[in-house]
Amino acid sequence: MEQTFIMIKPDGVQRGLVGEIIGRFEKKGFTLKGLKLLTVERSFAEKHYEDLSSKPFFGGLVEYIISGPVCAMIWEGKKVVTTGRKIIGATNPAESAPGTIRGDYAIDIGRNVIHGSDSVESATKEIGLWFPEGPVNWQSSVHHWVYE
Ligand SMILES: Nc1ncnc2c1ncn2[C@@H]1O[C@H](COP(=O)(O)OP(=O)(O)OP(=O)(O)O)[C@@H](O)[C@H]1O
Repeated sequence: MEQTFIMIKPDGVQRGLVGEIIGRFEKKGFTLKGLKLLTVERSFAEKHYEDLSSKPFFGGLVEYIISGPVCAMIWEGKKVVTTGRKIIGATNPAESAPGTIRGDYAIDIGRNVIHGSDSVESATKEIGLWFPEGPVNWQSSVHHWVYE
């Protein structure tokens, strides 16, 4: 089954949105396969966002990500990568639809609360970086009530 990497950024943790965000993924039917609260080193944040290193906002983005604890998660389910991005909403909260996490809880692009992998390939890479120990191995007992 497909997996994605979801991270509640420091603003989401500080603003008390962890429970709300986990609830949205749980209620959709996705399965939590990894969860940790941690503050990352600068070099780790730079590695996570290495594809954006040439962008003018890269320095500010790294400062933002290391400014406090983040909640790192692995979520599993059918099409969880693309559906996860839909639940999160557009990168710029000014363009995120109401009902999405960023549409409901964010205003500025540089404080957009949450990250989600943008492809199955980046999900594999990001899960490997954030969870070198791998996902927790368990099966949800409601699987047959979510999938036909
Ligand atoms: N113009 C910008 N100014 C400030 N920060 C930005 C800007 N563009 C992107 N960012 C920050 O960099 C992050 C990564 O940008 P990217 O283009 O990969 O968007 P994304 O894939 O929607 O976001 P994420 O990778 O966090 O899920 C954004 O979520 C946002 O926090």
